[in-house]
Amino acid sequence: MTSVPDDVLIVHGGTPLEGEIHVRGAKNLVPKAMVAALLGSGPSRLRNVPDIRDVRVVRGLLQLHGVTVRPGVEPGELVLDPSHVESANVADIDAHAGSSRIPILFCGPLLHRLGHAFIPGLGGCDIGGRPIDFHFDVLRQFGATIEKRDDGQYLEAPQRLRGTKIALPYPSVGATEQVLLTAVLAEGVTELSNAAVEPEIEDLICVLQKMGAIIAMDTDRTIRITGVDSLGGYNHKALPDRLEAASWASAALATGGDVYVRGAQQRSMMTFLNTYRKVGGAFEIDDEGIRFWHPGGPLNAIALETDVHPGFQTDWQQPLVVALTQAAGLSIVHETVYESRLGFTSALNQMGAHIQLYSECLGGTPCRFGQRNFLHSAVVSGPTKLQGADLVIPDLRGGFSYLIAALAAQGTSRVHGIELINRGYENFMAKLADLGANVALPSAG
Ligand SMILES: CC(=O)N[C@H]1[C@@H](OP(=O)(O)OP(=O)(O)OC[C@H]2O[C@@H](n3ccc(=O)[nH]c3=O)[C@H](O)[C@@H]2O)O[C@H](CO)[C@@H](O)[C@@H]1O
Ligand SMILES: C=C(OP(=O)(O)O)C(=O)O
Repeated sequence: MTSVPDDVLIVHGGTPLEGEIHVRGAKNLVPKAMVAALLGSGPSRLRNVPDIRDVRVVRGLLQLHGVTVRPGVEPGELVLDPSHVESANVADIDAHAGSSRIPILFCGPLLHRLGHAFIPGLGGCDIGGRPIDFHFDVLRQFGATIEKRDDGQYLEAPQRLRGTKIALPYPSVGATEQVLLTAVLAEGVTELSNAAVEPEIEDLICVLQKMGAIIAMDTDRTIRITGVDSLGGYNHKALPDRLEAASWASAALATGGDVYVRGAQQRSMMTFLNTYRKVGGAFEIDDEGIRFWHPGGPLNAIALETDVHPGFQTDWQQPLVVALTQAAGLSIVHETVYESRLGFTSALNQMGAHIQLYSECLGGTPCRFGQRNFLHSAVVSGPTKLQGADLVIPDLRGGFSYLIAALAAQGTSRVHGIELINRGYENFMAKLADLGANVALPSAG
C-alpha cells in the first residue's frame, strides 16, 4: 500500500476566489540567478526573491560551497558573496540529494572556479523521465570529464573549459542554462543552436550581462557567447513568476471568481492570455498586475498544445485543465514537453470530471511521444460538477490543480501532501485566506 503524506489541507469547496494576491520572482529564474553569483569575483544582489523551498535549497547548497548568503536591505533581497568558495568544505553535500533540479547547474561555475565538481542526485517533479544527458553531453564538449558513481556525478576540468559549437536535440531550458553558465567564462566563442528562449532564460542572460558576459541572441534560437576572463557581481530584480500568476488565473476561472494578481506581467504571459480569452476568461492588464475573472455564462472548450516558448508553457497546463472541466464541449490537450504530465487527471475523474487519456498525438503537431505509448493527450468533456474527494498531491503543478479542483467542487476535500506546493508557491496558505477560500489545517479544527 502506498503511504499517504500526513500534511493535509481540508478544503470546503464552492466559494469563488475573490481578492488580490502578489506574485514575486520566478521559481524558474531565481535559483539560477543565485547559482550565477558563483561566477562573480564580488558580491551580487538579487531582489524580488520569493520565500519558496527551491530558493531555500539553493541557498543551502551555495552556503555549503562557501557562498555567504544574507538578506539585503529591502524585503526579498539577497546578497550573495562568493569570496570564500575556494576554501569551502562540502562534506555534507549528500544531504542535498533529491532536493531539486538546480544542483546540475553548479557544474560550469564550479569547474571554472575549482576545476572539479560533485553533483548529487537531482529532484524535481516526477512528470516524466527527466534525463540529464544533454547537460553532460554539452559539458564534455566544453572539455569536462564526467564519472558517474553511486552517490552522484564527479566532474573535472583539467584545463580551462573551451568555447564550442553545440546543437541541442531539443530546446531544453536546463541544458540552455547549463551552456550559458559554462560558456561565459570558457575560452573563446560558444555557439548554441536550438536553444530554449523562455523569458526566465532571457532574464538569466540579463543577469550574466550585468556581470560582464557577452551574449547575443539571434531570432532563430541561436545564442552566441563570447567567453571573458572574469565576471563581477550583479544587482538584479528577478522577473515575476508567470507560472504562479497563471495558476491563480486558472483558479479564478474554475471557481467562478475574480483575482487581481499583482506582479503579473503581460509580456511573459501573452500565450497564456490568448488561451484564457479563448476559453472565455476575462482579464484586464494595468502597470502593476493583471485582474483575472470569470465573466459569467458558459466557458468554451478549446484545443491546447503545450510547447517550448513562445508556445503554451507546460507548467500552465495542469491548473488550466481544471478550468476546462467546466467548459462546454470537448477540449483537447496535447502535452508535448513531458511524457507523463497527465496522470493527475485520474483524481479529477474521481471528483466527477470526464477526462480520457490517449497515447496518440491529438493536437495538430506530431511530437516526440506519439510513437512511444505515453498517455500524453487528453480529451476533457464538460461541463461536469466536481465533488469533494480525498486527494494525494503528485507533483507541484498537479498539487495546485488539486487545490483548485477542491475549491471549485461541492463539499469537502482532504488534500494530502500540501508541503510540496511550497516548492514553487510562496505563502500559498495566506494567499488562499486573502482570497476568501474556506480551508483549514486539521489541527486548527
Ligand atoms: C527549475 C526549472 O526551471 N524547471 C523548468 C524547466 O525544467 P527543465 O530545465 O528540467 O526542463 P527541460 O526544458 O530541460 O526539459 C524539456 C524536455 O527535454 C528533455 N530533456 C531535458 C534535458 C536533458 O538532458 N535531456 C532531455 O531529454 C526532458 O525530458 C523534457 O522532455 O523547464 C521546463 C520546461 O519549460 C519547466 O516545465 C520546468 O518548470
Ligand atoms: C516541473 C516543474 O518544476 P521542476 O523543474 O523544478 O521540477 C514546475 O515548476 O512545474
